[in-house]
Amino acid sequence: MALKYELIKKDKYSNARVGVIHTAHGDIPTPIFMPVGTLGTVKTMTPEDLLGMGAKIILGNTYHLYLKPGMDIMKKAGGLHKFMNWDKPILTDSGGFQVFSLSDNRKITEEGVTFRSHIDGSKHLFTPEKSISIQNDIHSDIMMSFDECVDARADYDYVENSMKRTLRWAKRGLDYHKEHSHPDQSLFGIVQGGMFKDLRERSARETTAMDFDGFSIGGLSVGETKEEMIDILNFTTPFLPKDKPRYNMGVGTPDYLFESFEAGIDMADCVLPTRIARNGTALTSRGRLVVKNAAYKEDFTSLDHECDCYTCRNYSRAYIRHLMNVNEILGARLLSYHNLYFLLKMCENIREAIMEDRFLDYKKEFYDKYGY
Ligand SMILES: CNc1nc2c(CCc3ccc(C(F)(F)F)cc3)c3[nH]c(N)nc(=O)c3cc2[nH]1
Ligand SMILES: [Zn+2]
Repeated sequence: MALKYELIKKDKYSNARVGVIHTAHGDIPTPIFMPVGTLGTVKTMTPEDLLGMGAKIILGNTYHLYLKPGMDIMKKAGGLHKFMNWDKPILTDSGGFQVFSLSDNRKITEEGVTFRSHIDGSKHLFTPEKSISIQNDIHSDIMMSFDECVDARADYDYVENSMKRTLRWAKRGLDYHKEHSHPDQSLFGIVQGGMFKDLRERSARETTAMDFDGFSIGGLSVGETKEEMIDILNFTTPFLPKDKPRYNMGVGTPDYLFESFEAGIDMADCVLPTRIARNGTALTSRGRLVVKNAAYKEDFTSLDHECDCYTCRNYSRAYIRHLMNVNEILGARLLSYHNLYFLLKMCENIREAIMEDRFLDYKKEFYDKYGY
């Protein structure tokens, strides 16, 4: 069956809420952070690592997997779960966002988006139907509607026309989904509308009028200011039905996660923790720590003195700094593990705080220590 969202408890003093998303590949406690597994792997992490750190769902990348290894191999493998040996939920994006952030000379028409592969320059066309079909082949548990994510600085006319086309694409994708998807697969609609509240309201009302299994807020974390993100987030979220999951796409840093969950968002994703790990930066309860700094040359304490993860229980800042300085892959792996664990643990603490009506207290305590 398609997913079922179960609301457990709303925080007394904010819109933050605890719930469970029941899927064919297992239950997802919310609020939850979802590690990004672009190329069929959360970089440097095995599925056992992901289970050990408390990951409940990971993201797969439709655009990338379509180009490599391609859907022929994906189908022969029996889908992404089998291919990558991850038997818990997988959420996939619809590919449009990745086409715009990665490929060359893409062109938008009513039919869809034509683009050239960033790998070999070959020509391709993504349509709403094609996007669902690829997500079907991946065996995605939670699929995204094919949309256009507009730049934060796009003008009103462009955003209005794009938003209306995204609604037409959403309808086409939903019709194709009802006809072709496996009953265990779910589909989310995506609300667009840029930085314009009237367009956000129209997009939200018309998207939620369609019977999607959940709803994403798109078009954020694309260069707007933090104030704009929070303003659009808090304006848009109330239009989303309370009895279905809400996903704020591309979020984020700890503060963006707190702001999203405070607004009533249930799900968030971001490449941040693994990306900054590969650059030698750790997220800690006292803020970011650039472990490559000379200051840590003889610091034999753990990355985060309050963290009980595998990395923090077994390795020192000095050792991880050394690994990064000699470009040893283990450095990126130990930092990735810790950064993902840090955000997943933060979400677990947030869920506990909501259960005790002290979400805002926990947010303040976290912000004060982190240095926000
Ligand atoms: C970083 N900011 C941001 N990311 C955004 C994303 C991508 C989310 C995503 C999903 C899957 C992966 C994968 F690597 F795991 F595959 C990686 C990233 C958006 N996606 C869609 N469809 N509409 C949007 O309007 C939108 C806005 C977004 N702002
Ligand atoms: Zn740690």
